[in-house]
Amino acid sequence: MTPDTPADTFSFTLSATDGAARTGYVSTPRGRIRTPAFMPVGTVATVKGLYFDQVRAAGADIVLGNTYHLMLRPGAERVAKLGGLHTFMRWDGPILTDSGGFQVMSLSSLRKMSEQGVTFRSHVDGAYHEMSPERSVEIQGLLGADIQMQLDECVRLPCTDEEAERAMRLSLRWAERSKRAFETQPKGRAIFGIVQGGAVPALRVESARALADMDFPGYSIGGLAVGEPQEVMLAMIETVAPHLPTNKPRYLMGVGTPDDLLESVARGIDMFDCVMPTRSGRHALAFTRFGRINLKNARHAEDPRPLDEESDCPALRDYSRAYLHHLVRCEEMLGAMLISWANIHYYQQLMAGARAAIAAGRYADYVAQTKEGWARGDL
Ligand SMILES: CNc1nc2c(CC[C@H]3O[C@@H](OC)[C@@H]4OC(C)(C)O[C@@H]43)c3nc(N)[nH]c(=O)c3cc2[nH]1
Repeated sequence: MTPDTPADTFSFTLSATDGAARTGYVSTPRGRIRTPAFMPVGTVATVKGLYFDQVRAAGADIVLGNTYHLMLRPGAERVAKLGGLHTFMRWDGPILTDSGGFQVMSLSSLRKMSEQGVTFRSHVDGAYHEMSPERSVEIQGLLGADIQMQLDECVRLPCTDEEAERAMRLSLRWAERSKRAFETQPKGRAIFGIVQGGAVPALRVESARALADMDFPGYSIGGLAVGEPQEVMLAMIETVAPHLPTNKPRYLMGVGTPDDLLESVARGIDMFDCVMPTRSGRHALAFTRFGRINLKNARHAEDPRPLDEESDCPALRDYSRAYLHHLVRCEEMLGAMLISWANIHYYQQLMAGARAAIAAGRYADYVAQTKEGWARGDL
């Protein structure tokens, strides 16, 4: 809890802008989130391969929990009985949870969609579950999430305009129901509306305007990072951003690569989540100031240099590429742990640099210099 955050409020403060890029902070009862922010994904109550003190030390102000996975195992009621997600996983900062709709569509089998909600079978034990806007909010409340998501329907791209329109309108009706169900939750928590509409600009604008009229405390842009090219994703952000209130945070769901983050910040995005840093860490791929380094590659076998000797992160500064390559070759878990740690730190440092650059009015230079570093590679 930072001293000047009142006990029970959620708010967003814009400190500076540079073109469409913004920097500021979200205040929650559990502390502030400096924006632009990258939120490490803690799908089943863990940021895979890291201790939470490493996550905090890397600069993360907030982590994500995953409603779909946690409701199946260990169960939302059980997490509540154990004191909620913060106590369960020993993370005392803000937690954001997704509503679970996306995973239901992508992970579960035998699902049936209706106006009421989605019934589906668990991919864990085959049990039947019903996920409605009301139940999703109830689960996120049981988990104790500080920032919650409405239940929505995310269509895969490419899809027909009719399919995008149907899912967008359903998501708007579910936005109303989610927001109403959320009113019983303790003060200081927030629920975000999620903009849908596929890759159809008119649908995206209609969704954004309708959600803005509902006066949510924050807004997610959903339905992207689902297989579309980066230029389609960026075009949709440019379409949507002008129709969202400037004094509320914007969260681009499931994004992305370092390049995606820089380009999306330039278009007005404040918050990101992606499994990329830890998933790549488990696949020997390191993100650094010099671009991507695949530690499976034999060229590292005798390289005594660390990934980045100027970093203040031990995983980037203290271990030779030869050692990381060795761990990866031997499929030692420490390999995945160190590269995941390095990647989480790199993503945090990328956002910290963005915040400083926007505040100094030199974001375009920051992007250009960062990309030059990636292109130069690790000579
Ligand atoms: C990867 N691309 C991507 N992810 C998306 C998500 C979040 C999906 C969740 O599943 C995991 O990502 C695979 C993450 O675990 C947390 C972080 C808990 O949440 C993430 C979305 N969620 C909702 N509700 N609606 C969307 O339109 C949507 C679109 C996305 N595009």
